[in-house]
Amino acid sequence: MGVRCVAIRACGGVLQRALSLHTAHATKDMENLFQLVRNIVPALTSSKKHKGQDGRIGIVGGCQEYTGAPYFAGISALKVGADLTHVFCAREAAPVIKSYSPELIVHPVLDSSNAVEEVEKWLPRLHALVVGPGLGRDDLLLNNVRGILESTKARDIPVVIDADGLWLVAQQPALIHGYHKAILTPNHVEFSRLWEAVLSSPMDSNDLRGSTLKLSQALGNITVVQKGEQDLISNGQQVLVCNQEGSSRRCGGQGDLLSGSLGVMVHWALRAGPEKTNGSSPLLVAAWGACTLTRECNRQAFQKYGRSTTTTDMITEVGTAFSRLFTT
Ligand SMILES: NC(=O)C1=CN([C@@H]2O[C@H](COP(=O)(O)OP(=O)(O)OC[C@H]3O[C@@H](n4cnc5c(N)ncnc54)[C@H](OP(=O)(O)O)[C@@H]3O)[C@@H](O)[C@H]2O)[C@@H](O)CC1
Ligand SMILES: Nc1ncnc2c1ncn2[C@@H]1O[C@H](COP(=O)(O)OP(=O)(O)OP(=O)(O)O)[C@@H](O)[C@H]1O
Ligand SMILES: [Mg+2]
Repeated sequence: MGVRCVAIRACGGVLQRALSLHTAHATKDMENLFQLVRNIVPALTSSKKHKGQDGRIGIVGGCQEYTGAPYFAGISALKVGADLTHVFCAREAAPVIKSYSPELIVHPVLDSSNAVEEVEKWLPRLHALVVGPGLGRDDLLLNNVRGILESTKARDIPVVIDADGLWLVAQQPALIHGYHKAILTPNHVEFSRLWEAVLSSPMDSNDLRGSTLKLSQALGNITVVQKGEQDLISNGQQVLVCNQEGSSRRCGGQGDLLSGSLGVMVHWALRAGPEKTNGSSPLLVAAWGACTLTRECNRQAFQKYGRSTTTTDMITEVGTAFSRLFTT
């Protein structure tokens, strides 16, 4: 049984009944989704686990201007439950990122002439790649990332593309078209940019669900997560909605928390296999889980810190938010 997004088609006197039916369906779908995410989370009960098994995640990003974003993505992946995180960044960003945390493994290779080969050395050991947080838009870096993406696809490794990685995809959609293990996580501006690049027309902002579905289809049914007041997640066949309560605090970096979390969850979902996701797309389940978690971190942090909430405060909440949502 797959999870659906229920559409309402009703008018006049039947509207009320249809709405309660819709609410009942929506609640059931939501319960199903929570259960599917719980199904993919690896148990921590076995004593036979070895380091790396629950996730070796690569983050491709970090340049002179942006060092926070790859840090947020990398540390979020670890806090969600990955065992190791490798950050591949530009040379001058590396000491800065290392200084934020001893837990990240940092490779200062992204602006070198052999960047692709340097990352390729690690690719066979990585379970998923998150491409874009704090990458910037320098042509040299983007060209290297193009090569890294080609190599990632050739090895069938799942890839989450965010931020400036989406800028690159908007320049060259063929790079990712039809790659069934790709998930794009655009914010509102990034979504519009992708839409215009791929569909060559202005998007209909009155139908965000339909737009998410269409963009996914136009990109060869890859998974698209349009972030916003509600997160809309589609693989071109169905649309899931995540409207977990968050807050009005919109500090920068929340998208990085989401993309890092998703890097781990996509690995877990693919490893769990279709039985655990009950026939639903593992990528959709992972994306819904990561969106729900990010919004819950935002809600919990906001309850404590209100206006002064920052992404660091949200990351502190990952453990309790995760337990509250996904630990039975
Ligand atoms: N601490 C760090 O290191 C962080 C680094 N980061 C890194 O920064 C890089 C650039 O990423 P980015 O998201 O700032 O992209 P970009 O296309 O320049 O858009 C900026 C402009 O778009 C607009 N806008 C945005 N959202 C909107 C919305 N929902 N609805 C409407 N408008 C919206 C808004 O425009 P304004 O309101 O100012 O006119 C905004 O100023 C990338 O590498 C990323 O990873 C971040 O991860 C944060 C933490
Ligand atoms: N209006 C909103 N109301 C509630 N939650 C929101 C809203 N807009 C975004 N979010 C949530 O914030 C998280 C990050 O989305 P956002 O649009 O801020 O990403 P972003 O712009 O890429 O962030 P970043 O600053 O990291 O680049 C998502 O989980 C999304 O659900
Ligand atoms: Mg972003």
